[in-house]
Amino acid sequence: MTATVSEHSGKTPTGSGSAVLDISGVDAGYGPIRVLQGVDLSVSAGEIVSLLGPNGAGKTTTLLACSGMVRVTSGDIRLDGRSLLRSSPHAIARRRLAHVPEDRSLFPSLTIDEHLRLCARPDGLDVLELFPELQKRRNKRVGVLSGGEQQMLALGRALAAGPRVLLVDEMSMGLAPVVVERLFSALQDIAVSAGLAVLMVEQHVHLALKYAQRGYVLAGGRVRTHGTTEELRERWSEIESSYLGR
Ligand SMILES: Nc1ncnc2c1ncn2[C@@H]1O[C@H](COP(=O)(O)OP(=O)(O)OP(=O)(O)O)[C@@H](O)[C@H]1O
Repeated sequence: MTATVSEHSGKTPTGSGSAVLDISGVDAGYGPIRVLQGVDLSVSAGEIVSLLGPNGAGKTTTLLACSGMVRVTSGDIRLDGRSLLRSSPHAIARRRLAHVPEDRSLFPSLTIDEHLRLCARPDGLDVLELFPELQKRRNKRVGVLSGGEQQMLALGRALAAGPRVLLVDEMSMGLAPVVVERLFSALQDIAVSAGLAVLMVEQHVHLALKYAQRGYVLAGGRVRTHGTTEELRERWSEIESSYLGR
């Protein structure tokens, strides 16, 4: 089924295949603070989907709800048809959902090799083959690496665990354009070759629309509109003025 751009109707649009990650009617937040309200969203195998929206829209919260780090109070989040709710974050990671958070969550005093030993699975990706740039730095402590090398490691570490679903939060943050393009094209190749379902939050709209196949616009904790990136690009000035306050 091809998703169409529409005001959000409550039904879950999907990409070209059946959903690997399926978020339906999700309310979630922090203690008494309700952030997400009835969020519906899905990602299929081999597909990159962008979450767009203004500051405070609930994009990061959506990713955290998927990885079990924010409490879901209503609705469901399913991976390959099975609910992730009531599973701990590490049980969710074992179900092959990997999360690259905005702060990368690396250990500055550990080396690249030590990071990879902690998380690699036999059927995961070979990170040093994917990012040969890291090869000659493999015995360096992560604290001395450049921002780009750290982001390659953060992405590589998630891929080394052989995920079905990858959540990526603001991968381009603070990086040079050439490094950003390198990271996104690696991600695009892997999504297709490994049949990975990718949900990403990206503040740079041109990157989000360039590398994703579909996108959802979130504002005030609700999905306001969604569609293929071509459709969103065509409607972008209307979307900006309606939902992004620009
Ligand atoms: N730990 C927390 N406790 C309470 N409220 C929080 C917490 N983290 C985020 N929030 C609130 O939840 C709302 C959504 O935040 P979230 O980080 O998901 O937005 P976002 O769309 O990712 O924004 P940004 O682009 O600025 O990162 C905001 O109002 C934020 O202040």
